[in-house]
Amino acid sequence: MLQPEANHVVALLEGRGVSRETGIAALNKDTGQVTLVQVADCPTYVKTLHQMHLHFPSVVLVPDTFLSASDAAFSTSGKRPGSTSLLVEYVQDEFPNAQLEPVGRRYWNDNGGLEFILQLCVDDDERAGTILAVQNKYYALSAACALFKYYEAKMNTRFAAGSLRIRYVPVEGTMMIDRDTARNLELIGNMTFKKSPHSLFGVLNHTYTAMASRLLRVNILSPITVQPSIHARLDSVEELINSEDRFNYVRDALKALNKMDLDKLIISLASSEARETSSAKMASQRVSQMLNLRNIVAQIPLLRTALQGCRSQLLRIICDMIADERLEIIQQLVNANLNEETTPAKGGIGAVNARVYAVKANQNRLLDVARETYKENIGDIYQLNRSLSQTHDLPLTLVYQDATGFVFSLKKDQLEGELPEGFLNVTSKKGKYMFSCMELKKMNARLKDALDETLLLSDKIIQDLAAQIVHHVGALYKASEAIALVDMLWSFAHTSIIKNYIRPEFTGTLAIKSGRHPILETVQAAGTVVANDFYCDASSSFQIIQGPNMSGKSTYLRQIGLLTVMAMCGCFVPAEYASFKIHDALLTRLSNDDDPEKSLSTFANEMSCSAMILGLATPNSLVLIDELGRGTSPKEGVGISHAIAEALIEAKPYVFFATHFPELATTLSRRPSVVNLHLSVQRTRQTTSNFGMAFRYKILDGVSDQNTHYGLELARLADLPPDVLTEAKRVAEQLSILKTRHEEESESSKIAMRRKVLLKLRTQLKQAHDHSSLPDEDLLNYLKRFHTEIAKAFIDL
Ligand SMILES: Nc1ncnc2c1ncn2[C@@H]1O[C@H](COP(=O)(O)OP(=O)(O)OP(=O)(O)O)[C@@H](O)[C@H]1O
Repeated sequence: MLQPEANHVVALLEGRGVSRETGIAALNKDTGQVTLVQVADCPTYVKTLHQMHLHFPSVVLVPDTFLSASDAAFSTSGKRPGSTSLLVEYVQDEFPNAQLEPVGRRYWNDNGGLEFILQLCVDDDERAGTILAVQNKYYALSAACALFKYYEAKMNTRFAAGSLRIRYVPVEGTMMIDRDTARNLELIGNMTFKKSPHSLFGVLNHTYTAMASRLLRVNILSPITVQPSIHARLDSVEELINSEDRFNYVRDALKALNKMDLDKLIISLASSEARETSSAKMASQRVSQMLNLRNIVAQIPLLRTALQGCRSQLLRIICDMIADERLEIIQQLVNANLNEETTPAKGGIGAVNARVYAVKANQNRLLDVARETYKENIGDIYQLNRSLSQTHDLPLTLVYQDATGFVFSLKKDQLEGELPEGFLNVTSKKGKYMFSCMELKKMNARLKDALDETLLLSDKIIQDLAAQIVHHVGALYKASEAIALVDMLWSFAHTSIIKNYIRPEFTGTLAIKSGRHPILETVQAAGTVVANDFYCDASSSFQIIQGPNMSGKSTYLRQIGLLTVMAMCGCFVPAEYASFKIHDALLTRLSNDDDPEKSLSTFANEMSCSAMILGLATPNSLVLIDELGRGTSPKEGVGISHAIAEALIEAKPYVFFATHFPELATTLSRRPSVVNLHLSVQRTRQTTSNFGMAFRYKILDGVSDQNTHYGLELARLADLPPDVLTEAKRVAEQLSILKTRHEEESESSKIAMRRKVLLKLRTQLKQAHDHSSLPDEDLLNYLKRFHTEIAKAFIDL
């Protein structure tokens, strides 16, 4: 999976009791967002690691007592520190590039954490909620205390009061997806090609702003589980899809904010570290940032207008969030100090001039004088260019380079012979010569002095302006959140339109008609992806999927996971109809590594992964298991797979279980909630490439034709002697016949079938009661039809 940028400092505290509670305080260094989490975890710490993946760390702070004494001074020694905590060891394995920093145990203090939060949390609508939620979270508060102490002591940074967006994230509000699942489902990155855009993120990401692309990533890795919130998002996406004008207005408003990162700008305003030290380079950065901020604030009204009069509640809330009157105050403050004409330019002398003339004239006399000097220096350089052009009869032009200042430029075909004497540092680039001369170098040095002076003098005014803006930083954070959300929703709408997605429902039953794999659809030629149906409810919660190699089992499984993630993010899905259940966790064992040499480690992995799944699965989880028990002998493989399947059937999550072991279909089919499915394959005339089989990739009910011995088909290709093949076929067929007869005659199998019918009856009635929106008459007809169907099933048995 593509590694996200490691841009968080994460403080991590673990309770030493049986309950395994962990607290996390994570600060995004780029955006200033602080996230607090407290989790009751299982022995593998999978939930804590999941949270850390969402806040990918460059630095991990742990109590010094978690590290063995001999390694107390490890951070300078560069060697991996020894740890007394299992969690710290897991973190080291999972994030080998993150720097582990010990923080004195006394700084992990819940009261201290709360004080920091009260002081630093921005005064916005969510402040009260955050404080209320975090008040009794000992571990999260203690981690927050360590985090801010570390910033003060080690990073020498103090944040302005009320300047940070601090949020407590309840883990119950999101679906748990562990790292391997995210990788195997290609949620964020492509497994084969790192740079490939073929991932769910790649499919859905048409966002314009950096904030929205971050929000999308977090949502895909931890989709929301609060049904009203998902519905609110779906309503908004639907409105954008149905109203072409609205869709276009919002797109135009977002386009104006293309590649902007409001969060980054806010944190650079709010952090005082930068303000204490001033260099021309930093001054230059701050001036550019202020110009960018002005640009964003100036564009917000466009987005507000685009959203005015929306019907869906969420879009109306977003519109209100960016209608905050403090944004106008910020705009007035900026306009009072910055030149209206200067716009940030991309590079070259245009960008330098934008910074030099960013601040309005007559604010500081010294600044005005410094600007005059700068202007004169520029004039001198252009004069030198003209005179040298005349002297040497060459059409010299000037190019500004950030590192060196001005250089001369001349197209190669405009020079006959050598460059005249006196020109230095000749380089050639894109058909042009670039060079300088002593006089130009001296002038560049003078220009740089004048430039630095203007920037430092401007910086004073910019910093005063920033200090005033920080008072209203809550409005900026709110606007940033709102822009990110509408940008993400617009991106969902855009993808849904171009890819013909439909709005999903949430009924508690997983029912998908003609669902398509969203990534395969992007990779494969149009029209080649076979759509499939899914149906899973309490009466069919355990689904066994069989089929030969390459028949599409893994794709089918992955598709369920991907569509569920999309729907729970509030996005439309590729299908003709789709209904989902809200899941608390997506737990998978999906293999991508079929290397037999690794079979032992594969098997060990399989077992620890299965233990993790069994430990976490609840009736609300979604479990996808592909090819369990491959790394051991067939007998053991069947035994282990059966036992794990039994445990999962008891735990009652929705399970899709792809297997090569046909025995499982028999051993498990007595359980009422077990359903057998298979991927269809058709015999064809054999060629060198098709092994005599044509894959249909279509899911069908029941086990596959027992008399189709695909292994034998393959063996025939391996040139086994004909009599061996004939005997193998005879034995295999005989065994199949015996097995079928035994199953049909068995009384217990009849009881099992009756149980299945009863469970189906109960589930369908409950479903109709809870979710039917049919008018009374239609519902009555449906129930009559259903009654006949069930009665017939009983007679047949
Ligand atoms: N629904 C589909 N539509 C079109 N092509 C598909 C579909 N499902 C699978 N395929 C194609 O078949 C290939 C093999 O599919 P997949 O890996 O899912 O098979 P499998 O049964 O899991 O194989 P194995 O048992 O060897 O792991 C995929 O790479 C894809 O190109």
